[in-house]
Amino acid sequence: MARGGSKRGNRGGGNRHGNKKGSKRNDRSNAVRSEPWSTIPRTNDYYEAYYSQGGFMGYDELTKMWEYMKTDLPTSWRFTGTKTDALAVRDIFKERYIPRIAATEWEGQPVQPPEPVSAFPDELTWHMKTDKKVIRRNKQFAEFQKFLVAETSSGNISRQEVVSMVPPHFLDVKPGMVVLDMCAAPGSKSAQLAEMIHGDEEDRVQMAASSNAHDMSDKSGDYSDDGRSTGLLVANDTDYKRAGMLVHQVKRLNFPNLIITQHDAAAYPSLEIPAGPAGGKKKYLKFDRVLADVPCSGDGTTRKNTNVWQKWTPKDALGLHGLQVRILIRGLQLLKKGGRLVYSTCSMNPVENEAVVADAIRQCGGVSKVTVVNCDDHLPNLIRRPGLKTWKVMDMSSVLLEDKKPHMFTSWEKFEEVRESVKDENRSFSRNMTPGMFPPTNMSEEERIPLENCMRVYPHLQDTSGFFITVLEKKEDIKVAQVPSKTEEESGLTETQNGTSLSRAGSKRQRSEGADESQSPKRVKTSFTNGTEPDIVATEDTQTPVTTNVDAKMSANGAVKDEKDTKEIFKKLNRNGQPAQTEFFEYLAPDDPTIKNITDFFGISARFPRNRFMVKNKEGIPANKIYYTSELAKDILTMNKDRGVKFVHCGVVTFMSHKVKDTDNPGAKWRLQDDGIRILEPWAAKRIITLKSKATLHKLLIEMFPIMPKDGKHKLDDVGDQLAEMDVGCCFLKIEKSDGGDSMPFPMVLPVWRHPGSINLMVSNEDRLALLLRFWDELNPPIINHVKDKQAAKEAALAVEDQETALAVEGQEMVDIEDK
Ligand SMILES: C[S@@+](CC[C@H](N)C(=O)[O-])C[C@H]1O[C@@H](n2cnc3c(N)ncnc32)[C@H](O)[C@@H]1O
Repeated sequence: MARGGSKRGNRGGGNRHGNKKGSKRNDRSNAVRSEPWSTIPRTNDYYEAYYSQGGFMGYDELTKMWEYMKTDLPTSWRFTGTKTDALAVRDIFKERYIPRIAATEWEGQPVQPPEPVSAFPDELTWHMKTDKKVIRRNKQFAEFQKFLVAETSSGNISRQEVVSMVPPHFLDVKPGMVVLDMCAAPGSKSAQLAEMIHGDEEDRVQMAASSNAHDMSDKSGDYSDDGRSTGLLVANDTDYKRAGMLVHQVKRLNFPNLIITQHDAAAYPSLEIPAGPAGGKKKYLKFDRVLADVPCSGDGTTRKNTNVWQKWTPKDALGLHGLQVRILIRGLQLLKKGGRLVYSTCSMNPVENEAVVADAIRQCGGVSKVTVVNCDDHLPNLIRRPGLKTWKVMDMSSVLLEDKKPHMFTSWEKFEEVRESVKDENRSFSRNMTPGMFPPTNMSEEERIPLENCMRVYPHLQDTSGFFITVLEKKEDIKVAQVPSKTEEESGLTETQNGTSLSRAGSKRQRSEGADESQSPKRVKTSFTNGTEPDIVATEDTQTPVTTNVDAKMSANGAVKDEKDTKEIFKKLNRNGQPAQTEFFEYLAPDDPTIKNITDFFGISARFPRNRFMVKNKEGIPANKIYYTSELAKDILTMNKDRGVKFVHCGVVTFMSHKVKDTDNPGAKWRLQDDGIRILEPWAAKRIITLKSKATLHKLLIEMFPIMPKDGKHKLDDVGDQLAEMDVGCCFLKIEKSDGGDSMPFPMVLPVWRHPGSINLMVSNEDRLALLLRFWDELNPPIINHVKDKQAAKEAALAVEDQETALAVEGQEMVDIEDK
């Protein structure tokens, strides 16, 4: 046991504030030095003392770590989307911006251009270490920043911390897999997982669609739905606002195999699925892969959230441990036998990491049921350290001095020491400690949990944040011995003001506020009932196994006991005391007349499923948007919507109603949406326009409503010739990949509207500008709007009897930005 007094020195050693010129970090390159961005003092006695007390790393390495901790984090991002698109956008970035930035100087020194992060394959992840001041003031960086912003909103680039990209890589997700992301907001890892489930689906679908019969299509498991991925991502977060951020983040991927829910992950509901052709007993979904990127104290994010320096206290980790264990156990229950779960935190504290892993494995029945996978062969370029086998647990103690503030910290090696110390009535520390926070002891060689297989990424190893990652494999169905919350409650821990135990207060705080790499951890407000003698001797109870098989059930306090109980639990989980609200949705019948009209108009193959279209308004059709989902997503939504499962998002918009008077064809009154156009296009036989010339695309981008007179004299090359033959309505504009000087690096498909006297590419202004920047290096080019001048446009519209255009002029613009 180690004890320390109040104001301790800087145990981490090294540079206290990290902003002295000439630090080691600044010597690493000849490029412009990075000055700290924030003026917050980068020091905290307790924080530095805890990690300096031995067990983490040697003195020299620790000194290096603190040095890095006190500097700003490099900006990082990854190229996303399907691989071909991502590689093409990456190449444009490399060829255009790297040489320009490399050729510039700042105050007589060369500017350091962005570099690929070697831990990840294919140069898809990059970081930029240059000082933010230089980035803000340098013209070449400014141009590059615009590219970054434009491609981020187009979904080709994702701004994400390097270490945050690691966990999905270790999940080893394949396209046909069913994956649960338990604590998913704001959604950067969900986006990675969605991309993995998608795989090379677009190529597979093209192949399947171009073959003439079902039996020619790809039937290999993962893509057995006519080339479409059969996988599914269920992304969940308990926090309403953060679930909204999650929707925003993943929506731009236009992924029909995605469901977003809002539940407490520790009591995540079992989702009912079809029983199979033979019928019989109810079936519940088990996941091939689970990501538990749990709420944590977040001290690994210190370089980004400099507030950690001011706010770090050992209580944060202690308050979160119980919730983290409960989430991990629930994740393991929901995992298929043989499946993989990745547990991760952006904290370096073993109480939130190795202790959680060990405690959960122990409660699940030991390493014969769940084991820690050795991942040495995976991502070999990612520098990491093995998990800890021993550690100390630190607590702040309130020696009740006059100001009633904590003045001491104490580090414990064994839970038994805690038991002795709490007899000291003048101290209020340790009331929230449980045996599971300590290193496992008394285990035989067979029982030993290989915690060394856990992975620790420290800031100094590759200039990142700190992170903890563990890969678990479920070898057998599990029985949970006991849940930690029960241990705490049974042990008679003192209570907070609102009557819940301290660890519950911690979990409540996380439920309402969240804590992740993008958020600074906040203190848990606790109020101890001083004078109450806590009884922490709960070890025996903790060891007593509860004999129910909880693989599909859970014996937690307030958690899932039985499938029938789920409704009650959902009610309990709703923070306002209101019954859980789910987003309304209704699937349309396969023979719905509107679907028939639309699919006939676009010549959609009979092989494209008609039973997966849904609306989100209670009146059904007339709806103004029609969504599409995958088959499994449909089954889950329909079978669980009356069970109280809180679905907050699902479906990709494929059709949008469009008021148009120039046609009597009911199918023409629906337009294709950029969101869902790629899902439909391979199956369409009508209204397809092929674009081969990049110059024509440029014209369509810089001109809105170019004239297409009835006499056929247009200036739109072969695209104009093809559109001239079309009736009023929406069309698929297929842009082909081409090589050579004026090349198009990847194929695209966009919606284009044929008016009686003009045409218009139906993309948002944002996407229009992003495409012009990506392919022509044009920053803010003037966009000609042929209907801008109201009067002239009205006349033009009348002249060509284009009622639609005239209406658009009244509203200034036809592009429906709101839907983007
Ligand atoms: C570390 S962040 C997750 C970051 C996310 N995986 C990503 O990559 O963007 C933890 C998240 O857990 C959520 N959370 C907190 N308590 C939770 C609970 N009991 N169940 C589910 N989510 C919870 C928080 O709202 C927060 O968004």
